[in-house]
Amino acid sequence: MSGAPRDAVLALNAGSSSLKFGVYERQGPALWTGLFEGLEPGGTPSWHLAGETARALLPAPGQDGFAAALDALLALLAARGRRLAAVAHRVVHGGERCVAPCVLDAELLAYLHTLEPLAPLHQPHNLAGVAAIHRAQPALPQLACFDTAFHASMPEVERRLPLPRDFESRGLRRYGFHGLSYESVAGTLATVSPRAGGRLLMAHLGNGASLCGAIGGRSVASSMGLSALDGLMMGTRSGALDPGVLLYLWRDGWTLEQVERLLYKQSGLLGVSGLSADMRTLRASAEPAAAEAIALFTHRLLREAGAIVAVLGGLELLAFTGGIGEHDAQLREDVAAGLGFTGLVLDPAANRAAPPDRPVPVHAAGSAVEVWVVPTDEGRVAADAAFRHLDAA
Ligand SMILES: Nc1ncnc2c1ncn2[C@@H]1O[C@H](COP(=O)(O)OP(=O)(O)O)[C@@H](O)[C@H]1O
Ligand SMILES: CC(=O)OP(=O)(O)O
Ligand SMILES: [Mg+2]
Repeated sequence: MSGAPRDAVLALNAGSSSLKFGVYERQGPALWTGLFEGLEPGGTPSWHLAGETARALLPAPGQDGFAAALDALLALLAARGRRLAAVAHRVVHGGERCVAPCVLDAELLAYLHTLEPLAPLHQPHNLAGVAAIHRAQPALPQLACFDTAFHASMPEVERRLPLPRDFESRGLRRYGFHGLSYESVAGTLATVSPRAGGRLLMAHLGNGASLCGAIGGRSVASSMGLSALDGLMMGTRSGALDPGVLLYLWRDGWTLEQVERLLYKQSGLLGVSGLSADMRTLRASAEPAAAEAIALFTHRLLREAGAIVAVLGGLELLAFTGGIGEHDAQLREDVAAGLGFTGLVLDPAANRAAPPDRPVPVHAAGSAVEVWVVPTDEGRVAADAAFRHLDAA
């Protein structure tokens, strides 16, 4: 390799035990994407990476998993003639203050730590990723890109909780999440459909799942609220729940930790099926409970979709994304059938044949509503923010 190394940005999505990453140049899809798993103390690290040098990247047993993963990535980049210019982190909660990507410094980090109770399953791990990078490469610029930021455009009535007013000053408001994904999908749609500026319903259906209503490419409604628990039924999260259930459990002697575990880790597809949080496993199962879990997932998705269509005042384009949204043709068919009252008609053959790597329309000719399957790229959105920052600096 000759010449100066080319700048690259590392986009990170740090979870409790895993580190999802993408390495991006200024244009185009990720050069490499991958996933380190088992990084928790005492865990068994494993990794998945597109590319032939993957074997060299395995952190040695006993090494700090995050640091080892980072070392390995830096080595890979250098070997391929790229210089890491910045790291862009997905941080789920930006609170009231962070409504655009922000450069991470000690003061911002301190603020973001105060939001941990609002996203206990995500925020501490996102910030641990920041600390790990800082330990390994203190001079490397780091940016935080917030899941909540895309929803800062939601009107007041969508953001307010129907609680006494003074709760609002404590940050108890609806924020919405999956904003990097919605920004990615809305951006892609704007390049392929003139309808993208109209009344748009986006469904991010992965392990976490939510809906976003947008007009003019800006969020006006989210099924997620204060926390990433609200709205849709998810892989292991309940989604919206009658608050009376919580009162019942507390009266029955459940502790805070037990209730938190129940709502975040033991409910949703996993809890209802008793089998798995993974949609593929449930689709392949002959157990009646698997079919019941999928039926409930679909039903609750339709209910929330209907609510957002009402808030939008109609529907011009429906987009599916996330692991389930991009791959589960049956789910798309069932949701489309349920939304038939909007004039939406699916093209079943196009829906079944939708490829996983590019945006495709799957509605029938004459459908009143366009339906698209759109691969999301949250890392690209974060990396773009980092390149903009580098250019401005
Ligand atoms: N071919 C498929 N059919 C149905 N569901 C799928 C398929 N591929 C992946 N999924 C589902 O996608 C979900 C994970 O989505 P993903 O967006 O990758 O999650 P994460 O939130 O971890 O980023 C899992 O429930 C998985 O079963
Ligand atoms: C906010 C959220 O639910 O994120 P994820 O889908 O990554 O769990
Ligand atoms: Mg996700």
